[in-house]
Amino acid sequence: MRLHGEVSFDEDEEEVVMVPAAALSSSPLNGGAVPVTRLVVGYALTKKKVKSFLQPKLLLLARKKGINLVAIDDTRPLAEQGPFDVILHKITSKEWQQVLEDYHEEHPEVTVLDPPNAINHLNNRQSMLAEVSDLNLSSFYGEVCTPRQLVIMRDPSSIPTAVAMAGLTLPLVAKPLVVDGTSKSHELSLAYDEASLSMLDPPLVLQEFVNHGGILFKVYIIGETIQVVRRFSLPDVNTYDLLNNVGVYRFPRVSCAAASADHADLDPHISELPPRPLLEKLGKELRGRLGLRLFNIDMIRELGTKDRYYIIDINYFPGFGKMPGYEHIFTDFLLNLAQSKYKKCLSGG
Ligand SMILES: Nc1ncnc2c1ncn2[C@@H]1O[C@H](COP(=O)(O)OP(=O)(O)OP(=O)(O)O)[C@@H](O)[C@H]1O
Ligand SMILES: O=P(O)(O)O[C@H]1[C@H](O)[C@@H](O)[C@H](OP(=O)(O)O)[C@@H](OP(=O)(O)O)[C@H]1O
Ligand SMILES: [Mg+2]
Ligand SMILES: [Mg+2]
Repeated sequence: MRLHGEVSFDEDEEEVVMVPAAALSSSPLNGGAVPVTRLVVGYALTKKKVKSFLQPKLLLLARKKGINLVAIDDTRPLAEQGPFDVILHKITSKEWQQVLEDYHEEHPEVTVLDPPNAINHLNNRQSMLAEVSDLNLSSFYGEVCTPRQLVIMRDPSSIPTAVAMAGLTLPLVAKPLVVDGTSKSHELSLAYDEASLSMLDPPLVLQEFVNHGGILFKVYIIGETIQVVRRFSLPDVNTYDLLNNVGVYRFPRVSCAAASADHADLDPHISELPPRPLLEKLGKELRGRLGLRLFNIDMIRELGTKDRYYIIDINYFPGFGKMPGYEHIFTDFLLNLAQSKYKKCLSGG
């Protein structure tokens, strides 16, 4: 790693001072002027993501903590930019992924958050949930599973038969198969009857709708930190709705910040957060299995159960800007990364 220094925190001021290794060996930390080294974090993000993530409060705190956030210019070779300690990115094009992989081969000392091949797993709604299916968390205060789902690649007219053969129960949520950061990939719909399934537009995933009291838990993972918030979600569907609704209903993005349900007056059976040990175990398992450090999980609790949870969506580098206190969590995460790399260097690892 480029950084040859120790990261130390001044808890009151939230300042960080990085002391080069040479200085550490000759002078005590508490005496004289301490040279300040910066942690350089390059970022390659869409304009939308820059706006939502790089908010002034994050930029300010990062500067205070000695973290230099630098925009990567995608019209220039990466090797001519930097040097970087960390690269943060959310660009899904194949070209960018190749650029990043080539760069990482040349510069293994740079931490790439996260590896493109691991991110690709989340860019498809079928592979995204595959790791969850094998989890066995029943001893951790709950059961975690995924709704039954079917992938349809083409030919809308074949959907009603395919659904009947797979034995899926209506209503079904239809979701575009590929998630690529475009608003189109978030255009979802709810199909109430079998006949109208042929109006859908493949490639898509058809997922059984699970009643959950209209509340969703968004579990944010930033390295080892886990934070959960409540959001309003789609309302339950009852037998009356099923009998009286036909067709396909497109629905807007319901899981946005405006729909935070953290301060709403809700039935405690519905609003109670999933148990902490379950979330800790889930976060740890998925971090390892997915090989990712920055993501969130959308979880719902089946209505009428105390501990049966469904994971319905996992997002890479989601809207962290909506997560309370994200500026502290994110900057600490970056500094911890630097510190563990430095320790590893010192121990010769
Ligand atoms: N199987 C399901 N059962 C019940 N509700 C669901 C189901 N799937 C999705 N929903 C509802 O639809 C919303 C959007 O679905 P999903 O999270 O899969 O879409 P997305 O576009 O990937 O969302 P995000 O903005 O979080 O990336 C969920 O937040 C939830 O409210
Ligand atoms: O934080 P939650 O509620 O999960 O929603 C996020 C989505 O899951 C992400 O996919 C969005 O990012 P992209 O638009 O870069 O895919 C992300 O966009 P944002 O970072 O611009 O807010 C969010 O909409
Ligand atoms: Mg979601
Ligand atoms: Mg999503």
